[in-house]
Amino acid sequence: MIRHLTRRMSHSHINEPNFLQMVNIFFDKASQYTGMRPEMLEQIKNTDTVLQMTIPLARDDGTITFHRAYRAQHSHHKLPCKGGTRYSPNVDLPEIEALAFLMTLKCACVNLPFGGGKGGIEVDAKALSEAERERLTRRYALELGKKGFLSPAIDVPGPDLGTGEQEMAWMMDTFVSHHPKNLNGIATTTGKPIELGGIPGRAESTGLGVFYGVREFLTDNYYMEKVGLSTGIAGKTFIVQGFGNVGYWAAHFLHKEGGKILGVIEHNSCVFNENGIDPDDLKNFLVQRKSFNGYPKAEIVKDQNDVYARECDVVIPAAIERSINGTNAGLLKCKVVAEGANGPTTPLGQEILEKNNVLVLPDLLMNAGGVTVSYFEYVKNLGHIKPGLLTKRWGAKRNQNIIETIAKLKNLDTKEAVAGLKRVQYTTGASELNLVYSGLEQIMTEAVQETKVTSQKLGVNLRIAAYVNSLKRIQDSTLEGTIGL
Ligand SMILES: NC(=O)C1=CN([C@@H]2O[C@H](COP(=O)(O)OP(=O)(O)OC[C@H]3O[C@@H](n4cnc5c(N)ncnc54)[C@H](OP(=O)(O)O)[C@@H]3O)[C@@H](O)[C@H]2O)C=CC1
Ligand SMILES: O=C(O)CCC(=O)C(=O)O
Repeated sequence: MIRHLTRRMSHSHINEPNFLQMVNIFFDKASQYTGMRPEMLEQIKNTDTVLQMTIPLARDDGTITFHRAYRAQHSHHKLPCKGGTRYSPNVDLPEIEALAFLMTLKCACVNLPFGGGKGGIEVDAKALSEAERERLTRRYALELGKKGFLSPAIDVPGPDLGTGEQEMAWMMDTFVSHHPKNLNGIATTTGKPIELGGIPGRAESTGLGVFYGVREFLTDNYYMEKVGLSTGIAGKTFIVQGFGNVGYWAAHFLHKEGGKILGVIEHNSCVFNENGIDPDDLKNFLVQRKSFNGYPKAEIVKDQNDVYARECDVVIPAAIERSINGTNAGLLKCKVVAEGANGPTTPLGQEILEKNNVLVLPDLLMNAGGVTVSYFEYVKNLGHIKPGLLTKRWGAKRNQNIIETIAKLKNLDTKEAVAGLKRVQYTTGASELNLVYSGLEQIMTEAVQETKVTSQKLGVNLRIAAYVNSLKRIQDSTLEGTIGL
């Protein structure tokens, strides 16, 4: 028996440009500020290569379902192409192309040496058993590999909405099984479990990157004056849409720094508490109960728009594209929208927000933390060595010597010279996680700074500024001869 799929509610009912058209609209606007030749812009804009196929899945009950599956390699100006893998009933080719295009721009925005790619399968992964998910994922990886869309040199998938470490491990293992002589086979996916070549910090990296990005704006006098907020994260209030990988981790780090999470919007229920919600407590509840219904420490709200319309300082859309659009942007009472998701604000949504003096922090900058730590994992896999292994003990000894010298000079005991936790940290050397966080913070803060400079210099919003910086960087690394100019 063959079964067909039903699509879940998305924002497809909105009468606005689709996701791919949205990215093209922003691209065309930004293009005007680049001074680049039209041929170069055309070369960058178009998707290089796409794969679409239908893959069968043998279900546990003996039936077979068929799933449309895709991978788009938007740009080969740098290789490999890099980008996530989306499992959702709403996946289609234009969506995957839009996401791949954003990956090209995102990698350039934060200066990572990748072209953009993205893949996905039209499937409700939550309705599958683990064995079914494994069969589907391995078949997908096999087909990608056969067709040149999976390899450490050409195309390296990571996780995205609906996928995580387990899928990345299955895909890598499938590739390695078919290419046992490829020394770098383990680098064919990122976001893997640590024991299988992953890197500490990838799980939380996108949310942590959102945190670093938000911090760089909330602590900047110029931007806070513009929107009428005081500087700092402590005491600022947040509403988060989507409480998966990105939304939860962003909330976790903001809460840890003294931010107040007032509301969380999920697609089957929402919660709100004006005194703040502990994101870890809420996450535990969600994991156990699969919905916020019955959560005792906050008001349960049925309608997403009811939560969007509440007062807060920052809204973080971290679910799907086109969430903030012409129908609801006018409801938002926040001062800042920080985009954790890809493409959460439509051009009309952005126009309305800007009219209401809301500062929009764009996706390609704010959510670049995930692919940044994927880059660290990729480099670790190619190097076949843990980051910092060679210098860890040397660094620890050097710090110990410095502490002992200071103690001697000041006539102190080493314990008094540098107290407690700090001394332990200095004298054990940097862990892999320390290095990942440090590298991520560096890359995020530098990219934010570059985007601010371009925005102020050109008098354009931050999204256009981020696009302009990306386009110029892509131009710089595109050999003119390769496109016949
Ligand atoms: N994971 C990553 O490293 C990166 C992800 N992103 C982007 O961030 C966004 C979220 O990805 P990620 O956190 O990984 O995905 P997850 O699948 O981990 O989480 C998404 C969450 O959003 C919920 N959701 C889905 N649709 C809606 C909706 N219409 N309204 C409210 N909530 C909804 C999902 O609920 P349910 O599970 O019930 O469907 C889920 O809880 C995507 O746009 C993704 O492309 C960007 C950069 C990197
Ligand atoms: O780490 C990766 O390659 C996935 C990143 C991604 O899909 C994204 O940034 O949207």
